Amino acid sequence: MNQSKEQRILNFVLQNAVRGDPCSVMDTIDKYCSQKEWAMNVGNEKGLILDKTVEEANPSVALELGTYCGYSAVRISRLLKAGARLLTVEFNPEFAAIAKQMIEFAGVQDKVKLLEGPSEEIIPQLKKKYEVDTLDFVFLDHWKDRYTPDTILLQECNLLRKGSILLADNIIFPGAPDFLNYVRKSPHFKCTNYPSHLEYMQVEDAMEKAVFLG
Ligand SMILES: O=C(NC/C=C/[C@H]1O[C@@H](n2cnc3cncnc32)[C@H](O)[C@@H]1O)c1cc([N+](=O)[O-])cc(O)c1O
Ligand SMILES: [Mg+2]
Repeated sequence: MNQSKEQRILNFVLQNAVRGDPCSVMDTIDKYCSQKEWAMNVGNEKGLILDKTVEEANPSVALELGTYCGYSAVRISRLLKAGARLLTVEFNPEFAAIAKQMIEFAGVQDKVKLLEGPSEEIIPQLKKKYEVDTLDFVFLDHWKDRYTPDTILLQECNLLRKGSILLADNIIFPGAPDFLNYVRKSPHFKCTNYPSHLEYMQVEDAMEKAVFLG
C-alpha cells in the first residue's frame, strides 16, 4: 500500500534531521513541505509568532489542539522550562502515530504528552484524568469550526485562569470567522491580531492571541 504524505514527511525527517535536535526536525519538515509536498504545519513564519507567544506565556502547562505530524508540538516543547509540559490532542490514529515518532526523534518526549481522541472528549478529562489545574497556554490549530466550541468548553471546565493565553492559527486562511467574532466580542478576552502568511505560501494569513481576563 503506498505511503501517506504524513509518512513521507516523517521518513524524510528520520533520514535527514539530527536525532535529539528539535530545530533540525522543524527545519527539515519546513524544507520538505516547502520544496516537495505542502502540508498544514504552522511553518516558520507563523512559527516565530508562536515562539514569541510561548515565551511570553512561559507556561508550566500548555495545551495544543490538533497535533497533526507534531511540528508545533516540537516547536512549543523545545521552549518549555524544566518540569513544564505540553498536552497535545489528536484524534486521527495515523497522524498520532506519526507525531509520536516525530516527538521522540526530536528528543522532546519527556515534555510532551500526546492524548489520542477528540478534543471535546479530552478537554473535560484534563483536570481529573490528566491532573491539570489550569492551562497557561493553549494553541488552537485543529478543525477551524472547533475553535469556538472548544474555547467555550475550556471555560466551562474551569481550565482557564486570569492571564491564560490562547493563540489561534489560520484566522484568515482557511479562516475561523466565528471564533474571531466570539473572542473579540467577549468581555472575558483581550485580543491581539498578528498578520502573517499561510505556511510555505504567499497567501495572507494571521494568528489571533486571546488573553483570558477571568
Ligand atoms: O485545516 C487545517 N487544520 C486542521 C487540522 C486538523 C488536525 O487536527 C486534528 N483534529 C481536528 N479536529 C480535532 C479534534 N480533536 C482532536 N484532533 C482534531 C486532525 O486530525 C488533524 O490532524 C489547516 C488548513 C490549512 N490550509 O491551508 O488549508 C492550513 C492550516 O494551517 C491548517 O491548520
Ligand atoms: Mg494551521
